[in-house]
Amino acid sequence: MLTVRNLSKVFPPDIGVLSQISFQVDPGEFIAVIGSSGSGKTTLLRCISHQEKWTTGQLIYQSKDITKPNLWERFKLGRDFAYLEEKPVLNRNKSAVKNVLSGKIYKAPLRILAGLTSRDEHVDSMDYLEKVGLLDKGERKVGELSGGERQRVAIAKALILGPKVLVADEPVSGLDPKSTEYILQDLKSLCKDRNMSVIATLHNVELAERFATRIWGVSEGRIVLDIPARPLSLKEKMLVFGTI
Ligand SMILES: Nc1ncnc2c1ncn2[C@@H]1O[C@H](COP(=O)(O)OP(=O)(O)OP(=O)(O)O)[C@@H](O)[C@H]1O
Repeated sequence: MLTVRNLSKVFPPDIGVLSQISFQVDPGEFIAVIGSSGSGKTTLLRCISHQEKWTTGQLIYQSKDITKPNLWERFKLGRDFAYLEEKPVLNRNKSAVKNVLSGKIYKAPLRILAGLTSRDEHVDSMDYLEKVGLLDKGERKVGELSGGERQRVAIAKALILGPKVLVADEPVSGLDPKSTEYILQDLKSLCKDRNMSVIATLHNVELAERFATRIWGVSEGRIVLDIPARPLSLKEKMLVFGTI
């Protein structure tokens, strides 16, 4: 579904962060990206989700080369790829349901911006909150929710457009074990039930081994390990982290 060839990223003036990265992602995969701090994981995710311009590389999506997307392709990429940043921006003074609905900006931009939302859309938004186990908190202001609950609101917001690929940077950072399990289980089910692909950085290797279907190990701006998820050997951990 998604093929990337020789992706490199150099920040000005001459900071090479990613080098010659190539991979293919199939529908329904849950890819956990692991690696030391500063190895390039966030930059890789930002490039995959088009938050960051590529220095070089070729992008093939649904059998079409869209390395240089035209306006329509850009729109499609914005709709099909959802990016969940480490600290998602939510409006703390608005309800969870309104925050989720604001994710629909690509579908009905003028109406959402004007705050005109139909009853159907409200129900739709509640459906997504239900998917992440927050149906009972839909009308609560986001500022009154816990960190884990806010993260789940952000996931529901990312899902409302029906993305084909969800790119998530540290979706469980700073969360307690129960919320962590809940969110990762959620993402795993979305891959399985909706054939969505998830690419997520995880600091905890054990979580990557347990929840993902595939693991990428990033070191010094390269994918040095690409395997079906399973417990990593000491040698593999050394390859990714240098020392452990
Ligand atoms: N906009 C930028 N300009 C210059 N250098 C950058 C920029 N963004 C990232 N870098 C550099 O790229 C390298 C990789 O950063 P990145 O955030 O991708 O690493 P990471 O693996 O996600 O780290 P962490 O696990 O600590 O979040 C770092 O050395 C960082 O300083």
